[in-house]
Amino acid sequence: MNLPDLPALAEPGLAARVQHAIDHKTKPLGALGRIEALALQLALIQGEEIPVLREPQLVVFAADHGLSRRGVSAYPREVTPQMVANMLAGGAAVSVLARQQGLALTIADCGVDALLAPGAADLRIAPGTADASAGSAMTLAQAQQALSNGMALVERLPGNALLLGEMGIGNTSSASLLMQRLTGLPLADCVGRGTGLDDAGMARKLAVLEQALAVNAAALAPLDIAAALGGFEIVTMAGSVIAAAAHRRVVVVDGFITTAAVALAEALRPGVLAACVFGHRSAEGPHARWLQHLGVRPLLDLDLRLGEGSGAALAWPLLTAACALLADMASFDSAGVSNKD
Ligand SMILES: Cc1cc2ncn([C@H]3O[C@H](COP(=O)(O)O)[C@@H](O)[C@H]3O)c2cc1C
Ligand SMILES: O=C(O)c1cccnc1
Repeated sequence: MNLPDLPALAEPGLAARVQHAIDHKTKPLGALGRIEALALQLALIQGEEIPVLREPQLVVFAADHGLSRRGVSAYPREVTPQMVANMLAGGAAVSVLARQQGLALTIADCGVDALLAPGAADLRIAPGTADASAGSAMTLAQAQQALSNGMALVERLPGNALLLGEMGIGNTSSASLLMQRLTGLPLADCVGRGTGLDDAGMARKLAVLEQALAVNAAALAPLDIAAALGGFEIVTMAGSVIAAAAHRRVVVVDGFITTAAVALAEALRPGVLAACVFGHRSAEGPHARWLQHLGVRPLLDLDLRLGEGSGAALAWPLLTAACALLADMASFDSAGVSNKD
């Protein structure tokens, strides 16, 4: 599998020059807090002293999951194509937020069973994965195809920012399996309530996921893990993350499931994390732990547990604000304001 090389983000001198510019803006040193760190990160991703965000693209990667027939979600499998239709018709949370924030919205069909409406980008591999509790969710060839589909999608999209979203009933299960295999944490620490399972549902989900890990025990290398435990939308998204990082595009991560795609991308191509801004901490139980494990801090903490890209869209104005402040704030010198001694 040919994955692109990543650019070196630690260009000598650039970080120091940008930090110097930030430190000489008209404010007490460090007073814009994490927005300053965000501005610096955006500058390093783009390799520019003054980063500019152009034509942001929010992509909802959608697919069905074999596991969704095993009672691991509070909602039925049919919701996936129904919500894709709702997204295309403009009525989903992500549709509203994308419109409101001026984000171009693409719905990518990576393998939805019985798609109801035209208008989705066709990255379809099969009508849903196989049941991961009974064997591999997909073949190695399908995983490779998903990665190349995701990379090709980024090549076709304009702009320099990719916001991640997803739709797929059962996909918190796939994300939990990936978290367990990629981090080595106990399964119980990797599983949450998804769309709102009650205690009995949680016990069922845990038992099914135990089975999935056991039957896929031999999958230990990143690509094997992707095939065994992934969903078509998650692996396709991982391909898009790798291509975006290779092209110095900013990646805005949403919740638990998009974090799974990023963690998988990082396992396949170490270094992509540097291109990722984590939009929010999801209320999905294990998300905080995974973010900690990856050593990243999300921008927002709003108790969201929706997915779709909603948290990435809500975080977006902070990125544009960071760029505007770096570009337009006066310095102590230019404004004639006295700096501290
Ligand atoms: C109406 C509806 C809209 C959604 N939008 C996103 N999700 C979210 O819930 C699903 C994951 O949770 P689980 O693993 O428990 O199925 C994904 O489709 C995710 O995007 C939704 C779920 C529902 C029911
Ligand atoms: O954090 C997420 O991405 C999430 C959580 C619950 C359900 N769907 C998505």
